[in-house]
Amino acid sequence: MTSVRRVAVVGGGITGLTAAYRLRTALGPDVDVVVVEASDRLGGTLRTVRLGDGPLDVGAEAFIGRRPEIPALMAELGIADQLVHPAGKRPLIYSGNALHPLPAGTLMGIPSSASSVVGLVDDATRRTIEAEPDSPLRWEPGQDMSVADLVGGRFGEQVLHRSVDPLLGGVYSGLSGSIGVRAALPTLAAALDDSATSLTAAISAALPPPSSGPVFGALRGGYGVLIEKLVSATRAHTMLGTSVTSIRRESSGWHVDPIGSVDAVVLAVPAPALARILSDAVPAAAAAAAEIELASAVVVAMALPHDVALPDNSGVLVATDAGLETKAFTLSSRKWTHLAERSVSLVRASLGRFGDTRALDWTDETLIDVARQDLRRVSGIDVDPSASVVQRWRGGLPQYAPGHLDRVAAISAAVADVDGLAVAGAWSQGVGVPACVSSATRAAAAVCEVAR
Ligand SMILES: Cc1c2[nH]c(c1CCC(=O)O)Cc1[nH]c(c(CCC(=O)O)c1C)Cc1[nH]c(c(CCC(=O)O)c1C)Cc1[nH]c(c(C)c1CCC(=O)O)C2
Repeated sequence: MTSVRRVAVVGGGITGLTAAYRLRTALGPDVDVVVVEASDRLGGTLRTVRLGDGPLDVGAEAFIGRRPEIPALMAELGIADQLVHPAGKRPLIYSGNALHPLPAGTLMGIPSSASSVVGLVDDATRRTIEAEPDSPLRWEPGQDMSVADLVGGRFGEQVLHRSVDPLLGGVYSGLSGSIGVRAALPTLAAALDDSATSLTAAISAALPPPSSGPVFGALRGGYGVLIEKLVSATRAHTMLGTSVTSIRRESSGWHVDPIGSVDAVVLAVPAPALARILSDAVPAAAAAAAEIELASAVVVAMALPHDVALPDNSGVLVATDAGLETKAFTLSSRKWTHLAERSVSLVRASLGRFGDTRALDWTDETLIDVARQDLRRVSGIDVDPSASVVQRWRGGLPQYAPGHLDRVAAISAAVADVDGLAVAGAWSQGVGVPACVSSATRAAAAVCEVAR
């Protein structure tokens, strides 16, 4: 490719918008950068609405603070002053009709000793965990299995329902049965490969040093500020409500159906869409992408009276055997100091885990009612929100299931040798916003490599 005139980015979420911005920066002002988005808005799973007297994120609301990508991108775009950090409060787990501190000394809720989960699980489970090092562990180096298959038999179902599932719900909207050890817990897979003699020993070896717990960052005005800045800095030609159905090679570049000829294309779409678009052009990548499944969720954001006596914690993760529809509450006004200053108390209830999409079909009225009743169950607080916003996320989060890394490797390998095509998204390097930005940066660089 000698002179690049037109490039397409398919998908207008944070991945696609970052890729478009990188392409603009690398290729200069004269190239036509086209962003094609199937829905009627940009931002994907980032969305900031007004609730009460100011902005609130109703999609992703934070990023892991120790990752550099988002602060670096904010600085590049001149919005470094938007960076905020949480108040440092701890989350809770709701289980057995009571609130418990989130267990310490666990890896994604998997305890390294029974003492971590005392109070959360019964005595029989405690004894099961204590006896675990005595039963031989069989693990072939390189193998993979679901977190439930590894942990359920050795530590018991209560550990899954009350500790592991709540945390996997709070990262992937997933469950221990839908998430694989190797992709989600790489340090645990490494300890097992390294012939740990028990799960207890493997978890102890895999735990991060205690001080490195995740500190989150966010934007004072919400992720919408980042999306707007990316859009204005990129000056792309944006096509909303347009579903790309396929791409096909042309003598130079690609034909992207339905937008026409381009010199290069970045596909920044969820895995099922990637599978459809690549089914003719790169069938091996399409086949691997088709195996990646998604979880759906609904966020009900509520404005409550300012003086409501919420627990003094960042949020509440709900055990899967607790009998609630809500999987997590984010007590936004407690979690973030910049939101504590508002005239209302902001709470987000999140419903829906992998395999359970019922909440998507409920009316707003029902969802708000369920969120309110569940909040009463966990906190005793029963108030009518003065305002609320319901956001449905159909297929919002990819499941890093057993074998996920092999599927990602297969997609990457199949696309690597194809000129002028790159892929990126939450399925590839991690579900967090920093990982999406990183995958977008890589994809844009891969396409520019060819453009030079
Ligand atoms: C994509 C993502 C999420 N959460 C996270 C990511 C990024 C992962 C990455 O970059 O690799 C990060 C996260 N979230 C949580 C943890 C574990 C924290 C710990 O061990 O202390 C981690 C590392 C728990 C949580 N995660 C959440 C809570 C509850 C609110 C709070 O206390 O902050 C907790 C304790 C909230 C959360 N957060 C998420 C969901 C789906 C939910 C459920 C509720 C909702 O949809 O809003 C998504």
